[in-house]
Amino acid sequence: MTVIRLENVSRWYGNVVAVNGVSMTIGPGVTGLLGPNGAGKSTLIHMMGGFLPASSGTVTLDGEPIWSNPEIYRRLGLVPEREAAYDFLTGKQFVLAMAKLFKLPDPGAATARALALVEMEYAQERVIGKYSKGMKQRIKMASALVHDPPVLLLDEPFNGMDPRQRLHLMDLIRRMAAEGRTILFSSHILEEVERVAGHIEVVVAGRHAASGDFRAIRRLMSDRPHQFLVRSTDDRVLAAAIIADGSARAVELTAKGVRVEAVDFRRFTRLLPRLARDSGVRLWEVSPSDESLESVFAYLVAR
Ligand SMILES: Nc1ncnc2c1ncn2[C@@H]1O[C@H](COP(=O)(O)OP(=O)(O)OP(=O)(O)O)[C@@H](O)[C@H]1O
Repeated sequence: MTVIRLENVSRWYGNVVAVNGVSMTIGPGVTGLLGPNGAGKSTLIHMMGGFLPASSGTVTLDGEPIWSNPEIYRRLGLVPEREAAYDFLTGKQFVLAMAKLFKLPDPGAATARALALVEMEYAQERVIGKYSKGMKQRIKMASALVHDPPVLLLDEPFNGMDPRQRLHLMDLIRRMAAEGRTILFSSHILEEVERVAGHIEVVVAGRHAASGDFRAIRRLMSDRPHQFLVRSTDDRVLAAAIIADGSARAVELTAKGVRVEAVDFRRFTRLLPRLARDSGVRLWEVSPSDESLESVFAYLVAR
């Protein structure tokens, strides 16, 4: 079994703390690393891939330290977020170059196997500069898989892909995992993660915020208090009715309308029309005011 373990890992760049005391264990199957931009996902992936040392704490693969350990590098494949820079090479030349860098006994055979794995044989003689986003992603995967590592780390692999390319890549990731690999991919989109990952690790502002299967993470996100802005024919009367009912954690009368922080999202959305009717108030608008992903993540960290 191939397991990556992070124990109390921190990483800072000068005085920027990118990763702060993170502990997690990544086992076989697909794990999604979910978090908003700047959460520290790339930094974590680079530490797991042996590209970057931790400032403190330990990052190990099956108990062996990853940093500065060439034997371990042979067991890791990393697909970075940035686009392949070798646009003048054909797909095949690029993957073959990686096979030679790894000093594989039969680089030609390893290249053919990796190209077949990602279904890129048909385009292997074309230069990478002419590839679509999805094809570039797949050729990067082939180069990361050429030495047949049991671990594959993918940084934001779905970025910029159209829905068809996305489905194709999801399928490929599932297939790689079904072959017994340990796969971790990062994303800032919950829907993307929940469709492929059996397990999700959430990071926010450098900290580990939550982990579990997608149902657990979904529940955490929809159970959080929700904020609404309600506009009506008489905000003052409506605010009084909501306060009297006791189903809101906070009610504030503002120039824009009544700002309500509901404890139970579903109950509140059912209750509000009845409260309005009973108090003779007509609702004009009910809009969620904190639906940004950042606010959802902020809630998870503050729990
Ligand atoms: N080389 C660097 N020098 C200084 N600060 C850095 C460096 N790399 C990352 N950071 C900072 O560390 C924090 C985490 O960045 P990181 O790229 O790991 O996050 P991320 O979750 O991958 O975000 P994104 O999805 O935007 O790439 C950010 O505040 C970022 O500005």
